[in-house]
Formats: sequence, structure tokens, C-alpha cells
Amino acid sequence: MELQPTQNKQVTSNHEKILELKNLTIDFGGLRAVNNVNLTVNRGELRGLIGPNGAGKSTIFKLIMGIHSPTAGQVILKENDITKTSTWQRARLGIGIKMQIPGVFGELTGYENIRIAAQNYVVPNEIDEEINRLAKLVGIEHLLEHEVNNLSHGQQQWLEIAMTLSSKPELLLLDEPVAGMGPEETAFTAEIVQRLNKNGVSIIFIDHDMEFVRKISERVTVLHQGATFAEGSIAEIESNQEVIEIYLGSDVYEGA
Ligand SMILES: Nc1ncnc2c1ncn2[C@@H]1O[C@H](COP(=O)(O)OP(=O)(O)OP(=O)(O)O)[C@@H](O)[C@H]1O
Repeated sequence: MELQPTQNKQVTSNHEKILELKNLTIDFGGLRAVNNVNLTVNRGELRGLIGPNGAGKSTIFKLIMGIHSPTAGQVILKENDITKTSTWQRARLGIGIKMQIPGVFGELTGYENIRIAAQNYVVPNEIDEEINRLAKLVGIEHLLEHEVNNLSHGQQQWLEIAMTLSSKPELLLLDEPVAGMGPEETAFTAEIVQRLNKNGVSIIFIDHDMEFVRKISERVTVLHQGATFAEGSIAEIESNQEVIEIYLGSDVYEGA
């Protein structure tokens, strides 16, 4: 799907499911890292995924992207079972992921980094235009000529978001997009995420920064010990006594 016109979210969401996880389970040896998770995300949603360290959040992202194969259960994308589909094909089908660990090349410029990602998806004579489009989409046109080693942590994260967008994902997975950022970088990241979502990209993000989660989430899913623990609006989640006990009332999430 093109990321161009701003779409009316009432129309795009309309309860059309973009992703369904059905009884999803994965064991690592004796450890059940994800335990019978059922999760539905509608098209156009901006969904937060929160929970204590080790709850299984990143593992769920890797199961959605096909980096791990589940022990049991299914991953359904736009009504199609993609449980056995390769990671590469899932990218072609519309899933993009920005992992926690940065994947940029420090000795290259911003432009060259985006070029590496974009060349998988456009023909050579369109690449310049595409790199500029992606940089503009994220708001980092001014960083294109800089060597990445000279960019701040936040700027490198934004660059990586631009690289992830080269596959034109309909469903974007962001693993801790504001980890290690100060307030200004966090605020700009919130703007980026909201802008992409308004442009029609469905987004699931993981974060421990509750101010960020509160600012951008419409709906939040809480994971605990590999299982879905609670789901609701941010107001419902923040006033849920059990969620406060297992996560929000502890120091675990602050600056984690
Ligand atoms: N490849 C792996 N092999 C073995 N165990 C793993 C593997 N990946 C994750 N785990 C374990 O699975 C559990 C869930 O890990 P996961 O990284 O998904 O948690 P998380 O909720 O993302 O945590 P955090 O908030 O700290 O990033 C943890 O106990 C972790 O040690």
C-alpha cells in the first residue's frame, strides 16, 4: 500500500483485521516464552504492547515477522495464514519491523543507508526519488548527507525507521522506539509514529516509557509471563489494579 494520501481512519479501521495471533506459543528449551497468545489488531490501529522485562514482547514481534517459528498456533495477516511464510515474503506481504538493536551502517551516510534498504524495492532510476520520499516521510531530509557515526542515537533510530519504510509496510512493528532517547527526541519520535499511522500504516509498538505510551496509544495490550494479561484503553490499563501490581506500580518500566 502506498503511504501517500492521508486516509480517513474511520474508513480504514472499520474493524478490518490486519493481524491475528491465534493460540501462539513458543518454547525455548524448557522455557515457554510465549504462551497461548490471542491478539487481534485492526487496520489503522496504533497499538501499544507493554509488560515487565522478559514478558515475551520482543519474541512476539519475532514470531509475527517469522524470525522465530512458533511451537504452536498461527499468525494471520489480512486473513491469510502466514505461519509458515518466510521472513522475506512477510516483508513483501506488508510487515515491517524495527528491532531494538540498531541496524544502521556507521561509516556510511544517511542517504547510503536508506539506499541499501530501498534498492530491494525500487528500480535504480527511481532510487533517488525514493530515498528522498522516505527521508521526508520521517522528517530527516537534513540528515541524509551526514555520516551515521556522527548522528545522535535518536537520529539513528529515525534513519532506521525510514529504512524499514522502504518495503512500504502496511503493518509496522517498532520495538522500543524511544529507548535511550531524551524528551525532545522522544517527542519527535511520537510525531513520526502518529504521522505514519495517520497516513494509513497500522502500528504495534513495544515500550517501557509510559509517557510515550500514554501519548500515542489508542489501545494497549499487557503481556505477563508470556501470556496476554490485560487489554484496553490507556485509561483502563493505568487504572487496572492487577496491571499496577505486576508492572506499573513497580520501578521496572522506568528507564528500563
Ligand atoms: N532466542 C532465545 N532463546 C532462549 N530464550 C529466549 C530467546 N529469546 C528470548 N528468550 C527468553 O524468552 C523470554 C521472553 O523474552 P523477550 O525478549 O521476548 O521479553 P520482552 O518482554 O521483550 O523483555 P524486555 O522488555 O526486557 O525486552 C525471556 O525469558 C528471554 O530470556
